[in-house]
Amino acid sequence: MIDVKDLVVSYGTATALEHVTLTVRRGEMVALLGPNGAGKSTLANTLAGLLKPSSGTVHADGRVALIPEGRQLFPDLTVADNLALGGWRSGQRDPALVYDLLPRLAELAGRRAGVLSGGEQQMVAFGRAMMSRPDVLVVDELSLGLAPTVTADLAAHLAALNAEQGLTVLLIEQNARLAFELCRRAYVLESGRLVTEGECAVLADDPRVASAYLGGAIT
Ligand SMILES: Nc1ncnc2c1ncn2[C@@H]1O[C@H](COP(=O)(O)OP(=O)(O)OP(=O)(O)O)[C@@H](O)[C@H]1O
Repeated sequence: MIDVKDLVVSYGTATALEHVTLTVRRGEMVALLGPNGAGKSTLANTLAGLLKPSSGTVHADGRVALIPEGRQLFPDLTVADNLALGGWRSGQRDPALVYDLLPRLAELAGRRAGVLSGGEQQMVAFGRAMMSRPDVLVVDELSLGLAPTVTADLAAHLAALNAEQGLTVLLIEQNARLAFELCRRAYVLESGRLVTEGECAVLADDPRVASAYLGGAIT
């Protein structure tokens, strides 16, 4: 479903991704971990078609939606208008499917997105992505700046969409604990290169991964 082969992406003379190869199969939810500056958002933006590879290939089957790092809402538009923009390419006009999923957004529909809390804004970004009726969802840091309960709530929605509707998900996270709870497989990116990959249960026992991402061995 997502097939990235030998991908190199550069900003001018600075190379952000060096020969990255990864796959996410249809219906899988796979995590991508990495520290600040590793190249995670660069990969997300390349999958979403916002950046062009310098070399290598990026392929995704069907429609790809991105929940971008930092939400990237239109702050002066209402929640309803932000959602409508998400449906622009898919032709999805009725936000009912999003309001069913995230009822709080129906209550917030007339509010300006810029005045919402971080958690509410992330819900709008989530809802906007779902308005595009994606086959593949790339989530760039679901938990960024959110309270644990808000993160857990959104994570539960993501898990349900994956399990019940077969939504394919690439979950980019710095919160490895969350990523390992949600995903069976993960890749670890550092300084633009994939340094390890495998089953989350195995990675959690890897001392390097545990000390870098889990604050010590997972218990
Ligand atoms: N527009 C840009 N122009 C030049 N360099 C950039 C640009 N965007 C990102 N970079 C550089 O590319 C590298 C990868 O950045 P990227 O944002 O993809 O990392 P990240 O893993 O998402 O980091 P974070 O977790 O901090 O968001 C970094 O060295 C960054 O400084």
